[in-house]
Amino acid sequence: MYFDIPKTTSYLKSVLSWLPSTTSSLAHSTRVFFLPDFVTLQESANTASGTDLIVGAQHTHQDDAGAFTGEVSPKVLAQAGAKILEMGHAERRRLYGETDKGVVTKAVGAARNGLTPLICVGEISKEGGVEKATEECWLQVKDVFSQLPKGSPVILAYEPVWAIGASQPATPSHVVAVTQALRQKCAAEVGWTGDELTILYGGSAGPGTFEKIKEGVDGLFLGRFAHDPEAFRRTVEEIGGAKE
Ligand SMILES: O=C[C@H](O)COP(=O)(O)O
Repeated sequence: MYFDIPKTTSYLKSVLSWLPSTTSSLAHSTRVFFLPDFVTLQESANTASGTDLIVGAQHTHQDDAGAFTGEVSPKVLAQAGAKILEMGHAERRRLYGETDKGVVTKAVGAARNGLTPLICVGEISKEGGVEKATEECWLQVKDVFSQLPKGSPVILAYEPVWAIGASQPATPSHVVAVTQALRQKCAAEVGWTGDELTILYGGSAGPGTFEKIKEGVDGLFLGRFAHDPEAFRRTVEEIGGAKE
């Protein structure tokens, strides 16, 4: 909720001005997505239509329709042009009571409408190290997999709660260890591997972050440090790498 309507419009315009030349200069095929608020979602999706920018939503209800005043359904979000639905963000868990169970039903709602769930997981406290962090994250997401059709695409955004809104990201060694352990659990315990599973890191990520953690993650989930479109461009370039 950092952006208002004019800011979303101007941000999108800036991103779309560099995106085609940036993506064609990258060594690795790189997917770039943008999750605006509900009010600007449809216009953003229309503006981004025919470009490489994927648009999605920051939140969803689990059902397609019903007596849920104030909520927005995954069906409507799909009709508005969303391709990705975020769920389980630390702020929604802390401030609005979102639960692991709720995340399961939302992920199912997303998949039912042909959308990719982007599931945020992350340990609350810095204490406890890699093992405790991995366990906490796994408990937040493991039940999703048994409810989704086998092979549905899933994006996990590993965001240690203590690293969100901070001055710098979690240490590279911590991020790599936790994300590698999560990837291993996804493969060994529920059989989600390869292109079906994307793992991102979020939490004060920005230019310079990806290079240090790329052994564990496929990309980044950016907040404040991508609010400047130029910083976003630099980060996308780092993730995709320059062609030889
Ligand atoms: O939704 C974005 C993440 O929570 C990260 O936010 P941040 O990069 O501003 O810490």
